[in-house]
Parts: sequence; C-alpha cells; structure tokens
Amino acid sequence: MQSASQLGILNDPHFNHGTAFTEEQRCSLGLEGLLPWGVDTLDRQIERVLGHLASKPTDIERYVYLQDLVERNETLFYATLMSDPARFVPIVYDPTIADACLSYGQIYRRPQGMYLNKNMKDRFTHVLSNWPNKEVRFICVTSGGRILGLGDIGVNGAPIPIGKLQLYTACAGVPPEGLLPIHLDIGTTNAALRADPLYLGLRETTPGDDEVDSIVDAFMEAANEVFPGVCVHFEDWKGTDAIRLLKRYQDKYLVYNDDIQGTASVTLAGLITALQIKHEKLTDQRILFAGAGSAGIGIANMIVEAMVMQGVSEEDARAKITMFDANGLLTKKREDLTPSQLVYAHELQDTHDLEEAVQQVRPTILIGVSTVGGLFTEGVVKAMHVQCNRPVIFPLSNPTDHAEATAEQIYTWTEGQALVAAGVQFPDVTINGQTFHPGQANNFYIFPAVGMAVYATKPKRINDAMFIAAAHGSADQVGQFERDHGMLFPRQDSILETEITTATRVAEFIFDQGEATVERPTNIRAWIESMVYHPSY
Ligand SMILES: NC(=O)C1=CN([C@@H]2O[C@H](COP(=O)(O)OP(=O)(O)OC[C@H]3O[C@@H](n4cnc5c(N)ncnc54)[C@H](OP(=O)(O)O)[C@@H]3O)[C@@H](O)[C@H]2O)C=CC1
Ligand SMILES: CC(=O)C(=O)O
Ligand SMILES: [Mg+2]
Repeated sequence: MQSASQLGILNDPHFNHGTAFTEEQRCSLGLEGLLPWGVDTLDRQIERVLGHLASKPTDIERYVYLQDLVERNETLFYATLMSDPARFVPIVYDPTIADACLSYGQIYRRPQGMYLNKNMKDRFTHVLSNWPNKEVRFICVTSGGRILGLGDIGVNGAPIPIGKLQLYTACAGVPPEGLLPIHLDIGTTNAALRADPLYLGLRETTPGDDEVDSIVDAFMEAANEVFPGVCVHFEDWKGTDAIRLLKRYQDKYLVYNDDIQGTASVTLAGLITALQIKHEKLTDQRILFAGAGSAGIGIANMIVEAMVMQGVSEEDARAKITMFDANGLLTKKREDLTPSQLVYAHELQDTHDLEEAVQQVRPTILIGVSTVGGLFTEGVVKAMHVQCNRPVIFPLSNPTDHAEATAEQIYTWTEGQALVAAGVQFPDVTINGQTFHPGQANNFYIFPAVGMAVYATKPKRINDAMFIAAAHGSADQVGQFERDHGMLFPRQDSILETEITTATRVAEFIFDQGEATVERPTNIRAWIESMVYHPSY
C-alpha cells in the first residue's frame, strides 16, 4: 500500500509535479512505479493540457477542466494561465465564470477555499482555524448576494472569490499559497435556488441588515484573530450591504471592496485615457450613470475625488454627475434614495425613460452599471451622439448578455465616433473598412495589482487614494499607438508586466503616504519583482 506521505505528495496540488517529477525525485520521495515512466518538462505538460483544452467543445468545460487541474497541480495550472492570459482569463474569470456560477450545483466536484455560514457565527474562529495554511494574506469573501449581473445566487457565487484570487496570482504574481476564497452563507433570497435539490447552500432567506452586520462583524474579528494582518477583499455582495460594510470596516481593518473601489479605479483609468484622446478635461464632463448601486456610487465618488484633486469643489464635482436607476432619474423629488445616492440627486424632471434622461442631462460620458442587458438602445446612444461628437460609452455590466450594449452596436450607432469599453472583452469591429478596438473596463486590471502592492508593503489600511494611484498607473501604460487606435486599456497579453508596473506605482504611493509597515527599499520595482510568483518546479 502507498504510504500517506506518498499519496499526500501526489494529491497535494502545491507539491505535486505529476509526470515532471525527475527520476531522482521519484527515488527519494518513494514515487517509483507510481507514475508512468516518461519524465516531462513543464512545457511538455502545458502542451498536453493545451491539447486537452482544445478537445473541449465549450468554455465551461474548459473551466471545469482547469479547476480540476488547479486541484491536482498548482504550478501547471498557473503556468498554463500565464502562458496566454488573454485566452485564459476569460475562461477562469469573466465571462465564463458566470456559467460556472449558474451551474455550480451541477458542476461541483470538490471544495475550493472555505464555506462559512451564519449558524457558525459564534464559532468562526474555530472554523477558520480548520484551514491548513496559517499564513493567509488575502481572503476574498462573497455572500453571493449580487453575483455579476446575475442577482442573488447564494452559494452558487462561490466560484467568484476563487476566480478573483486566481487572478491575483496569474495577473500580478501574488504567491497563491496565502490566498483564501470564502463563501459566507447568509442565506439567499432566491426561492428557486432554495428549492433546487442540487443547491449546496443554506435553504433560508437572508436576514435583515442588523443581523448581517453582526454576522460579518464576527467574521471580520475571527479572520483577523486567526490570520493576523490579513487583507479582506469583499466581492459581489448585495449593493447596499457592500456600501454599508465598507464604511463599517475601512477605518478598522485592512479591507477593500473591489466592486466599489476596484471598479471605480478601472473606470477612472479608462476615462483618463479617453479624455487624453479627446484632449478634454475630466472637470468639463457631464456624466450620466445607468445604475446607482455599489459600482455606480463607487465610480461616482472616485470621479468626484479625482475632480477635487484637480481643484474643483466637491459640490461642483457632484453637480457634474447624474444617475438613473430602476426607478428612473435621481431627482430631488425622489423619496427612496439612500444617503450615498442623495448627493447625486439634482433639480431635474422626473423620468423613467433613459433616452429622455439623456436628452435632459446631455452627457458626454455614459456609464452602464445597471445589470440590464440592452439598456443602451439605439435611441439612447443616438440621443447622446447627437449632442456630443465623440461620446464616451462604457456598458460595464457583466456577463456578456447583461452588457447595456455591445461594442458593435455602439460603434454602429455612432458611426465609429464613440470611445467604448465594456466589462467583457468584445471583439474588434470593422465599419466601412475601419477597425475599432473596444476596451475591457474590468476591475481585473486593478485588484491584482493593488493586491500585490498590499502584499509587499503591508499597509494598515487601504484607502481610495491608493486606487486612484492604480488608475493612473494603469492609464499611463496605454501607449500613443494604442490611443491612436482608440484603445483605452493596456494589452492583455502582457498583463503580468502591466500589473507589476501598476503595483509598483501603488506601492510607491503607499510608502509616500506613510502607510507601509515595512522599510522602503531603494528600488521598489526590483523589490516587488523579487516577490513575484513564477510557476516552475
Ligand atoms: N466591469 C467591471 O469591472 C464591473 C462591473 N460590474 C457590473 O455592474 C453591474 C452592477 O453592479 P452593482 O452596482 O454592484 O450592483 P447593484 O445591485 O448594487 O446596483 C445595480 C443598480 O442598477 C439599477 N438598475 C436596475 N435596473 C435598472 C434599469 N432598468 N435601469 C437603470 N438602472 C437599473 C439598480 O436600481 P435599484 O437599486 O433601484 O434596483 C441599482 O441602482 C453588475 O452587472 C456587475 O457585473 C460591477 C463591478 C465591476
Ligand atoms: C467584474 C466584477 O467584479 C463584477 O462584475 O462584479
Ligand atoms: Mg464583482
């Protein structure tokens, strides 16, 4: 019989090299005869993986294969992802991950990360101690309350923190062993899922805000006790929970919310580049949001901060931003607004019609964070174009069929004049012989880089200014050639290089702010590069 240690090596994705174990290693580890005779290099193993992936008919099958692979051989998984990020990021992350979430009960094979639930509230410390690695540096936690644009899907949202943390490593080189994805189950309002026999979460509805706060308070306390210095990344919570919980913890713990701060940062990065292309100032824009939830409010607040840095008062900056949600335009007459939304409610005519709102506000920038696919109709886009020669239009909702418009529609309806970026990567569009390259304004340009900067500098707190530094770090990497071709974001085939540059910028800023708890090195980039994870045996 194999001993536990032999089985342990082959079953431990962190130590397993599979067929790449050398003859010497096989001898010394007692693995002789437990593997086929041939000894592979990592490159040969990648070749085999690529062959397997090519034989799969759909991306969701490739997703399932890759998540099996990460549980078998972590090095091979990351080597595959990092060999061609532009191809694999859309498979382990947005948009394929949406299908993984929707079919989680069907495709589930084995646990990844941890699954906590509200009934463990008094035992979170004990339960978190069950995680084998005590050196956790990042937790990405979701309740599943607002997964992409799919709504509340409870534990079916578990793939999101898993995928987000995989990008910390693949896109910014954060070592994978200190990353812990968690689904914190507070129940789900999704009655259809609760009735689904294959559903794997609590079959209860979610409690009220006070109880949610007390559950998350207990979680935050336990996480910081079991993993001192851990950074907690909140992802895809219900919008109101996201905003409330970030306010509750941002001055107390090392914490950030990616949907609020990461999304704001990537949007600001896209706007910086779009306005450079148009030779215009941010402070001269009129910005209309479709969607006033966690992403919309987060982006609006960061734009205000960026305008204030350019010398405009907070009040004047807010006056340049208007919002439209499921109940129409945010006006002074609305009585259903939260305090975060109220500051963006202006003296305007009430309307439930987005096209009418566009005619009233005459925006130069239109940002979609509504979750509603197709919301930017031909009428909406043309109403914008008629009063703005080069409109900036960002349909940011995910996944693909929730985007407010496709890139092709926007280019067609504006005769190629719009500057476009979406949450997903839409293909290039050719109109009358001219090819347009839509950008992908997705927070994955930001959160891995910020993660790497936090990993290196160990700040006590994370603030919005760090995300503004990340936005500039990302925007500054869009070269003149790309700008000349209307491209708003750096290329994805060299994402590791790009995000290390952004991470360096954020780390410098953290040192300048005096927030780092480690000594400032002379060469910050070289210092960060020395920590970057490279998949190799
Ligand atoms: N590209 C990227 O990097 C990111 C994209 N996103 C995407 O943004 C979307 C929103 O996320 P988030 O803000 O967190 O979600 P929330 O649920 O917090 O907010 C959604 C907002 O959209 C509004 N809305 C709903 N229906 C309509 C409608 N018909 N017209 C106008 N507004 C409407 C809602 O209004 P009400 O509250 O009244 O229902 C709410 O204000 C998601 O699809 C998500 O995938 C999010 C983060 C990053
Ligand atoms: C990209 C992302 O974080 C979202 O759609 O929620
Ligand atoms: Mg998200």
